[in-house]
Amino acid sequence: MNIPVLTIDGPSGAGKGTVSRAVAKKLGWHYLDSGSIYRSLAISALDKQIDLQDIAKITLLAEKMHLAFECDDVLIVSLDGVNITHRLATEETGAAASTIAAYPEVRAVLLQKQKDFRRFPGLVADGRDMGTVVFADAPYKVFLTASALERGKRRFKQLKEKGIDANLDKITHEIELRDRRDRERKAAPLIPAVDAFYLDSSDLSIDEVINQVIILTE
Ligand SMILES: Nc1ncnc2c1ncn2[C@@H]1O[C@H](COP(=O)(O)OP(=O)(O)O)[C@@H](O)[C@H]1O
Ligand SMILES: Nc1ccn([C@@H]2O[C@H](COP(=O)(O)OP(=O)(O)O)[C@@H](O)[C@H]2O)c(=O)n1
Repeated sequence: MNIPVLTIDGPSGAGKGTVSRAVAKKLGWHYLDSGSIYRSLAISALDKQIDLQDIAKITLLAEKMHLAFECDDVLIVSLDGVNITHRLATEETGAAASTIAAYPEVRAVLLQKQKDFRRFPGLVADGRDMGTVVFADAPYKVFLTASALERGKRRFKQLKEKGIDANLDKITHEIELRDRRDRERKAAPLIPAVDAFYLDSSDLSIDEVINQVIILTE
């Protein structure tokens, strides 16, 4: 397939979404926020009071759920016809997403849904396994990270700005737990692709990161 893909993987709060959206806009490419697919499935399971350990039921839910994305400056996500955008960002949703994302059966169902985002003229894909699994053949790959403390501070500020109640120590602890689960799982763990450009954004501004990523695609 000749449609180019730029993958941006990394831990929570590294800046993947912010950088991916900006780079996609600059390049005029499509954007896939793969985490929002796992988050939407988690919301659906929580709403239906399905036990998050019940792999068969969660897998069936993944098969049946209908997601629609609209992306301009912000991403709007509808789940089975209902706008759930305002519910995606919470750490409760992130933690539930990370629990169900560990199931290979669930990942298998969601694989094609993600591949379908690869459309002309190109795609920027953000997640954990974009460069290692879903778009392993991508010509451009970035592993974006930052120190846990910096990522905690960023997420804390972001949640506050969205009017979501947050506590810095709790948020930092929760994202560390989630990252550990994402790194240690057997199915598509969070690891840099061997051919990824490793970028630590702890001491970089958003614009500096965007510029470094854009250069890769030139
Ligand atoms: N290099 C950076 N310096 C400072 N803040 C950043 C940087 N990159 C991202 N941010 C901020 O950190 C928060 C988390 O970024 P986000 O893109 O949602 O991360 P991720 O998608 O990796 O979880 C956002 O509020 C974003 O504006
Ligand atoms: N490609 C992906 C994307 C997300 N995920 C899971 O979904 C969770 C939420 O992803 P996200 O990208 O929305 O999370 P943040 O980086 O925004 O905190 C992650 O903690 C992963 O467990 C995944 O397993 N694979």
